[in-house]
Amino acid sequence: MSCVRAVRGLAAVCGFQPLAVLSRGVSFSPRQVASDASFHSVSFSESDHPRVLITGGLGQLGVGLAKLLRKQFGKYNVILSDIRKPPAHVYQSGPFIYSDILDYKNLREIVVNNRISWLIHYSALLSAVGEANVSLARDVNITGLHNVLDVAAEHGLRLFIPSTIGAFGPMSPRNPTPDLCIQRPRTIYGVSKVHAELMGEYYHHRYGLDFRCLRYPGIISADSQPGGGTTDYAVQIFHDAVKTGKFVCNLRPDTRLPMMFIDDCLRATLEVLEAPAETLSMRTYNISSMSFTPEELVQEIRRHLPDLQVTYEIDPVRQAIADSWPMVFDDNNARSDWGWKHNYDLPELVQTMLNFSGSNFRMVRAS
Ligand SMILES: NC(=O)C1=CN([C@@H]2O[C@H](COP(=O)(O)OP(=O)(O)OC[C@H]3O[C@@H](n4cnc5c(N)ncnc54)[C@H](O)[C@@H]3O)[C@@H](O)[C@H]2O)C=CC1
Ligand SMILES: CC(=O)[C@H](N)C(=O)O
Repeated sequence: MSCVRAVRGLAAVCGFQPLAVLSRGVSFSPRQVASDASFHSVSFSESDHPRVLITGGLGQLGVGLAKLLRKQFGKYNVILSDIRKPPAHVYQSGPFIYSDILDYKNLREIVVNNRISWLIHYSALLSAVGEANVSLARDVNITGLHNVLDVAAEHGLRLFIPSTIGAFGPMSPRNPTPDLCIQRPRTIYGVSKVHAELMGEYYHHRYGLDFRCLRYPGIISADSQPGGGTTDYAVQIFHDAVKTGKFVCNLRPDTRLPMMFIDDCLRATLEVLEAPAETLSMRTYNISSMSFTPEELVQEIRRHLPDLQVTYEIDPVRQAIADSWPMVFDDNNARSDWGWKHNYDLPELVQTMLNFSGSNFRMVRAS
C-alpha cells in the first residue's frame, strides 16, 4: 500500500483528517501541523522510556515532577526547562535547558535534538499574577500554548497540559463542579486555560494529537513556593505558622476551594500520562482530593500549633477570583476511567506539611 493511502486509511479509521498528504523529505512550515502527527503518537518503542521535556519547570510543580519522572524513566530521560536560572541543587539533579516557549524555533530545536516524545507544558502565569499583567499572561498562556501545540503535533508528541479549577467561573455549578458544564471564567488565566483545553481537544480530534489534560485544584507543597495564584495562602500559612506563629490571610475565612497535596497531583499526572488511550473517555479530567476553607485549615493546624494567631486582610482581587471558582470538584470520571485515587486528606496534608516545615525551619535556625 502506498504511503499516501496508508495515511488516508488510518485517518478514516481514527476519525481525524491529515492536513496535507504525507511527504517525507519535504520540509513542513512550523505553523502547519504535520500531516503524519498521528503516526508518531507514541514515537518510542513500547520497551523504551519516554524522553520528556517539562516547560516552565522551575515553578512550584516542575522540579517535583522531574524528580518523580526521573525515578520512573531515568535521570537523563527527563529534561527540565525554563527561562530562569536554576538553583544549584536543581542544576545538579539532572538535565536542565533554557527554553522560552514564545520562541518556536528554539522549542522545536530542543524537541528534535533531544528526541523528545512527551511534552509536559507547565509554563504559565497564574491567576493573581495574570490579572496584574494581562498582556504578558496572554502571550505566555495563549501564544506560548499555540507554539507548544504545533511542536507537539508536528513531532507526534504525547502532550500534557494542566488546566485548573480556575477554568470555571461564576456561572459554573460550584458545589460540585462536574467535568462538563458551562465555563465562563473571568480571569485571563481561566480564559487561557479553557482555550488550552479546547485547542488540545481540537488537535486531538482533528490531527490525532495525543493530548492529555488534568484540571488541578490549588496545589500545596512544602519545598517549593507558589507562583502567584489565588490558592497561595494555603501554602504560606504553614511557613508563617512554623516561623512566626502568626499568619495574615488574604481570603475570607469561609472561602471554600478544592485543594490537593503536591504528591497526589504529580502522581495523578504520571498516571494519566501512562494510562492506555482506550481508558480515556475524555481528554480533560477534573481531579480532586479535598476542599476546605481558611477557617477549617487554621483549625486543623491549631491541633498541632494551638497558639497560631490568624488575622484576615482581604485582597479584593483574589477574593473575587476565589468567589467565582468551584468549591468542590467532581472527579468521578477520572476515578472510573483510569483509576484516580487520592492519598492525602486534610489531616494528613497538615501533618505532612508541618513535619516538613518544622524540620526545615529547625535546620535554618541551627545554621
Ligand atoms: N500550582 C498550582 O496550584 C496549580 C498549577 N496549575 C498549572 O500547573 C502549571 C505549573 O504550575 P506552577 O508550577 O504552580 O506555576 P509557576 O507559576 O510556579 O511556574 C511557572 C513557570 O513558568 C515559567 N515561564 C514563564 N514564562 C515563560 C516562558 N515564556 N517560557 C518558559 N517558561 C516560562 C516561569 O519562569 C515559572 O518558572 C501551570 O500551567 C499552572 O497553570 C494548575 C492548577 C493549580
Ligand atoms: C488553582 C490555580 O490554578 C492556581 N494555584 C491559582 O490560584 O492561580
